[in-house]
Amino acid sequence: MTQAAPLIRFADVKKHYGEGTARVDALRGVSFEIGAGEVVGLRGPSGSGKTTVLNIVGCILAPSEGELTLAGAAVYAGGRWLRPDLRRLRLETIGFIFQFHNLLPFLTSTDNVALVLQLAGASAGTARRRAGELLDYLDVGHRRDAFPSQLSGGEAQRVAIARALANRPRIILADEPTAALDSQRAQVVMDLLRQVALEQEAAIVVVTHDDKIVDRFDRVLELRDGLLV
Ligand SMILES: Nc1ncnc2c1ncn2[C@@H]1O[C@H](COP(=O)(O)OP(=O)(O)OP(=O)(O)O)[C@@H](O)[C@H]1O
Repeated sequence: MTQAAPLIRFADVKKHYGEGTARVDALRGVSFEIGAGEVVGLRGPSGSGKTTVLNIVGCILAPSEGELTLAGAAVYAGGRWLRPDLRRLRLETIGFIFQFHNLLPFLTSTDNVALVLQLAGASAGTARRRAGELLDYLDVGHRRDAFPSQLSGGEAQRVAIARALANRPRIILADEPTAALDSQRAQVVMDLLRQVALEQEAAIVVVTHDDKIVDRFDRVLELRDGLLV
């Protein structure tokens, strides 16, 4: 499935937190490429660096050394960010899905999804229309006017996925997206991610400990102590 230009490229990325005796080397030289249409798992014991990888790909955290390239454009190299507006880059290029779906409690399903579209510049009408389509696509259209506290775990996760897909990101980062779901709902989420990878030619990275979905990836990257094994 991998095309010529990878969507995500990590080149010898190192990351440490703290200095001196408090220094923790979270990533000690990690390189990988992920192409359009790929669904890749990221596994490893607690503390091995998975969240650090996800946060660097998501441009939330700067590497200490090494290079990050997203969709063919150098994003971090030579010790600095090369894109002036990381917030816009995140909004336009990257969709995040978290275990605890982080929906805003005071907004309905529709408004949770429409918000990210409006932040990216869509009018309120366009945003709500596209939000409705996405909720239908994820089979939670009937819950469009519900607030997060009124949704089941599986429904909330699908609304969160709708939100992550709203701006048609080429890169989707998911942190334990199925951990809170039963086996059947976990498979539905993986089916959806696969469908999005194919339809949107997206690269999808899923941090997971979940044995229910381990056979659903094209590849699994395994981290140990800040290195890929
Ligand atoms: N902000 C921080 N300050 C200091 N150390 C940190 C910080 N964030 C992470 N670390 C350390 O960096 C290492 C890698 O952490 P990271 O969160 O990336 O691991 P992980 O594989 O995601 O773990 P888990 O599965 O428990 O979430 C760990 O030793 C962790 O304690």
